[in-house]
Amino acid sequence: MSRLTKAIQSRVEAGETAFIPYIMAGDGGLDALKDQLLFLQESGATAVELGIPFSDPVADGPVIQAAGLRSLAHGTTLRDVLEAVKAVESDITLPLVVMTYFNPILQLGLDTFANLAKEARVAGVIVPDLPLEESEILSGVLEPAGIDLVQLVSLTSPRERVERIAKASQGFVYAVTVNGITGTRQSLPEETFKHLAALKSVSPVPVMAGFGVSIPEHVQQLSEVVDGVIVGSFVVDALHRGDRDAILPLLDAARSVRAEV
Ligand SMILES: O=P(O)(O)OC[C@@H](O)[C@@H](O)c1c[nH]c2ccccc12
Repeated sequence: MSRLTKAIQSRVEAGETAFIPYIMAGDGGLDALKDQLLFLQESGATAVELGIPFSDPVADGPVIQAAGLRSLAHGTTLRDVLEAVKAVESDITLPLVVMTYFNPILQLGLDTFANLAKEARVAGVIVPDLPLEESEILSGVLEPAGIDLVQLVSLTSPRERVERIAKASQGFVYAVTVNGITGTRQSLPEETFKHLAALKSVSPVPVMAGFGVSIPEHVQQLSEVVDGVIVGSFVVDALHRGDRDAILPLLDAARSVRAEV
């Protein structure tokens, strides 16, 4: 079983909800990365989604976009991030999932990317602009390196497509809970829960729900239908404001006992 799947399942088996914070690598400079990862590890995160800044981030909402611009202003590249991860890897037991658009991977070169990611002990990769139908070009180099290619699924896709994506996804499947861009939200649409339950019932890998998760109540509600949550904008904002303890109530909600799914 993959490291990612194992990390998520062990939380679920312990009666918890898996919790994956997203951070933008290089926001605050890559020198801050080790400290950020250690904080999340010590706070009980299940894994970390590590964003790579990109000049044309089509799916990113304003908070993630601003973080990407700050990171780019530090000159952060995909190669720098992988090298920085390799340098701290021995202190980090959390599985890391690199989230990047496809273009930076192409610029670096597919094989170089896979090799550097392997050396950095990256557990998984998410590429939001690489649809399932085109993903073989990347999975072909990641699979030999033992790295999961996590697929994103939009809940409003036809049922048959949702099922196909879940079956192709490795590590976990990323359920996008709302149409549109990333960002914090007050409440989640009611039909989201029905869609999530349907996805959960056909998915061979754990289901992680992301987009708009920003209060403990969201975590509790989602934990009734899926294996865990991904939280981006709220975490990025808290780290940027220097108020990282603001994340702790969300982590606490994930750790408190949940209903069986
Ligand atoms: O910020 P939110 O609404 O909490 O959603 C997570 C999201 O930011 C993170 O997973 C992400 C960042 N960039 C993306 C691009 C596509 C899909 C997902 C993402």
